[in-house]
Amino acid sequence: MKTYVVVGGGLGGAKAVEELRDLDGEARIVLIDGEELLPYERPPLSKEYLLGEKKLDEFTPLSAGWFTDNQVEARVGIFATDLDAGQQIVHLSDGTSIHYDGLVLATGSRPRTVNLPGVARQGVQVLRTLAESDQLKSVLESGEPLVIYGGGWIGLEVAAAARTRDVPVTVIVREDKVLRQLGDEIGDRFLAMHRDHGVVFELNATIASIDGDGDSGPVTGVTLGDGRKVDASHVLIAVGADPRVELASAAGLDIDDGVLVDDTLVTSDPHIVAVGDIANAQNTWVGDRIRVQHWAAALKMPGVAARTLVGDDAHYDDPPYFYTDQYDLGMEFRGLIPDGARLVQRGGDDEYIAFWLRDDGVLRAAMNVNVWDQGDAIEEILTSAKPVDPDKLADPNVPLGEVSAG
Ligand SMILES: NC(=O)c1ccc[n+]([C@@H]2O[C@H](COP(=O)([O-])OP(=O)(O)OC[C@H]3O[C@@H](n4cnc5c(N)ncnc54)[C@H](O)[C@@H]3O)[C@@H](O)[C@H]2O)c1
Repeated sequence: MKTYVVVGGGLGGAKAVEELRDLDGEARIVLIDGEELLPYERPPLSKEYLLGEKKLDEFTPLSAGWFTDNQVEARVGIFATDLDAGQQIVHLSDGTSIHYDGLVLATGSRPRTVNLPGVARQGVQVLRTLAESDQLKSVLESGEPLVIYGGGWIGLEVAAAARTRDVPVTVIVREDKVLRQLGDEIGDRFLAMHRDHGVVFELNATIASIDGDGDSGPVTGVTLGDGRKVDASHVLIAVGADPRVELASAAGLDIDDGVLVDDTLVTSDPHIVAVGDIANAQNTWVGDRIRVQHWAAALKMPGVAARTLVGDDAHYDDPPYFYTDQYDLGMEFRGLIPDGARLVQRGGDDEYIAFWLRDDGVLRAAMNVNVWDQGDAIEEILTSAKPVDPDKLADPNVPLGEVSAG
């Protein structure tokens, strides 16, 4: 009987134990996570859960009953403290250790912090865990002004949730753009949408200090790099996240912006695979290595990784995918925008699909905004790698199945 250990209990860890149990009905399977909760998904923490529209059990992929029925051990509240790849042993914070035949690293990422005067004051927080979302939920309920540092996904999703609750919000962004992953034009549309909802932006701005009474009193505001002050009772730091590679590093695995894996998701050690935020994976669709810190990677990579561990032939070659909900806007994004891409739009201001074409006319990225029935067709064009006709693509009367060039 084999033993498989999965370290990390986010969506990636949950999917990994599920897939492993499907593939091997006999194996001992153990999930380790430092947080004292069964795995939960993170997207709702900055959206529906924050707004009280979704409960934890609605985004818990595997129930306690599933673990019992499937004889998978969930060792939650326990950290993996060391990984001895030579001996194939993982050491745990409760003093025990487990010998494994195969190990899945799904340790995710941790929010970056900033080294600022006042960052330790009461009222300053990051957002990654359920407890941190609960803390932010009470900020939204208080109605007190919130400063958000960072114009990325967490920053703007939380800004939308806060404005939905009429909380005064100032977003401070180091650059002159938000959501840079979407390119300038689309980023500017998001900026305009947030301004329409009353979010105040300080662009090309930094926080010099987080202020309050005395050295350690609660937050009363922030001082910007140019000396101006912004009032706030709470500050959310949302300046990105870094992969948690300590265990991988302890095991001597190859690391470079995450754990290096090939397209079967195996690391430099044949008994260890890596999935989700920490995996810097060779992806045949991308044609390069890519590390994706989005929900879909945690959802899809474990299927490949589990098959690799049991000796099947499986490859990860999906175009990157993510989604967001902000106010009345819901969107899905697929692919990667190449440098110098041509942007083609199909549809109007509120419901549209944006397409990004490479020089040779091949579609490399697409974003459907408030359009929900075209995902499969978009995926098909993206994976076909055939040139498309931009005029047909822009014409909503031409079905997406008929947009190829020539
Ligand atoms: N809908 C989604 O897919 C979704 C939602 C939430 C979070 N996430 C993921 O969670 C992770 C964390 O989200 P996030 O919003 O913190 O990161 P992000 O990478 O989306 O945005 C980071 C922001 O912080 C700024 N920044 C970076 N370093 C800074 C510094 N030293 N000082 C000031 N500003 C700085 C960047 O310019 C950017 O505006 C990301 O990987 C993100 O993709 C995804």
